[in-house]
Amino acid sequence: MILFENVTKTYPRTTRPALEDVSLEIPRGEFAFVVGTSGSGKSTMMQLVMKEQDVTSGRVLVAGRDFDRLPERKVPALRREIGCVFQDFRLLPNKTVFQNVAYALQVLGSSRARIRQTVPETLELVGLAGMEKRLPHQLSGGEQQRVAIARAFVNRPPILLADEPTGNLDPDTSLGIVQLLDRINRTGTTVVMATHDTVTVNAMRKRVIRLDRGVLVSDMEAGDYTTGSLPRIRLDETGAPRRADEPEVPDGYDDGDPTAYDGRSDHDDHDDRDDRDDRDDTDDTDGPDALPPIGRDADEPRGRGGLFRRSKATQTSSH
Ligand SMILES: Nc1ncnc2c1ncn2[C@@H]1O[C@H](COP(=O)(O)OP(=O)(O)OP(=O)(O)O)[C@@H](O)[C@H]1O
Repeated sequence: MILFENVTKTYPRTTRPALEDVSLEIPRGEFAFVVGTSGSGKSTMMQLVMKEQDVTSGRVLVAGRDFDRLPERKVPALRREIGCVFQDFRLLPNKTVFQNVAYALQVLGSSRARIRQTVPETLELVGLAGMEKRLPHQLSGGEQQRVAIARAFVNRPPILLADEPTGNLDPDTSLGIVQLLDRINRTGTTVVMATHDTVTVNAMRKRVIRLDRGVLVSDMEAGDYTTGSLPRIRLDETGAPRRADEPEVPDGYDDGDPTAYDGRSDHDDHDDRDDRDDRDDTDDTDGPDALPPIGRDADEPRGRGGLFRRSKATQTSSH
C-alpha cells in the first residue's frame, strides 16, 4: 500500500511546492495512473515513494513502512520491494537481454540456479522469449522497454513504478507496454504509472490520479484523462477536493465496503512497525531466493481501503 497524508514537497531554492498537500491511498494490488502536464509533480511523487526525496511536510507510508520512522539503513530493503521503469529504458548497452535482467538478481545476491530459472520465466512473461542473446541496440524501443520491465519485475516486487514508460514509444507500442503492466498488475503487484499519454490512459479505464501544478485535482476510478468519471474524492461546493483531515465518515467506519477506511490508530501503526522491523530483519537474511513465484498475491484481498470512503454522491458526480 502507498499512503500520502497531506504531503508537501518544496525543493531547495524554489518558491512553489512541487507537490502541495497531497493525500491519497493506493491499496495493494491496484493499478493507478498519475497524470498531469509537464511539471505537475508526477516524478516527484514517484521519487517520494522510492524515498529518493524526502517530504517537506506530511506523511508517506509505503509497503508497511512509515517513512518518518524508517532508518536510513532500511531504505535499501524498501527499494528491493519497488521495481522502477523509466522513459529512457536505462539498459546496460554492452549486456545481452538475459544479462540485463539477470543483473538485477545478481546485485541482490541470488543464486545461479535461481537466476537460470527466473530470468527465462520473466522474459517469457514480457514477451521476449527467444531474444535472450540480443544486445539492446538490436531491439526496438518497445522491446527495450520490455527488457526494462522484466528487469524491474524479475525479483517480483510488490510495487512497480513506471515513470513515463511510453514517452519514447509510438501509440501502438505504448498500448502494448501498458497492457503488459496490466498483466503484471494481475499477478498482485501494485502498479503506479506516471504519464501524459492520454490515449493509453483512456484505453485502460483504470484509476486516474490527476495533478495540476502540484495539487491533486481529481482521483477517479475507471477514469479517463479528459472528462473523468467516478471521482474517488468528494469535492466541496467550490469544486475543490475535500481535505484528508475532513473524513466523510468517522474513523473506523466500515459497512462492508472493502474500500472503506478502517480507522486504525497511530497506536496500531506503531504495532505494525514493530512487526515490520522483525520482518525486515528476516528479509535481510532470507535473500531473494525466498521470493514467491508470479501470481502469489492474485487471490489475496486487495488490502485495506482509502482515506476517502466513496459514497453514492461521489460515484455519480463528475467534474
Ligand atoms: N531536483 C529538483 N530541484 C528543484 N526543482 C525540481 C526538482 N525536480 C523537480 N523540480 C520542480 O518540481 C516541479 C515538479 O516537477 P516533476 O518533475 O515532479 O514534474 P512532472 O509532472 O514529473 O514533469 P514531467 O512530466 O515533465 O516529467 C517542477 O516545477 C520542477 O521544475
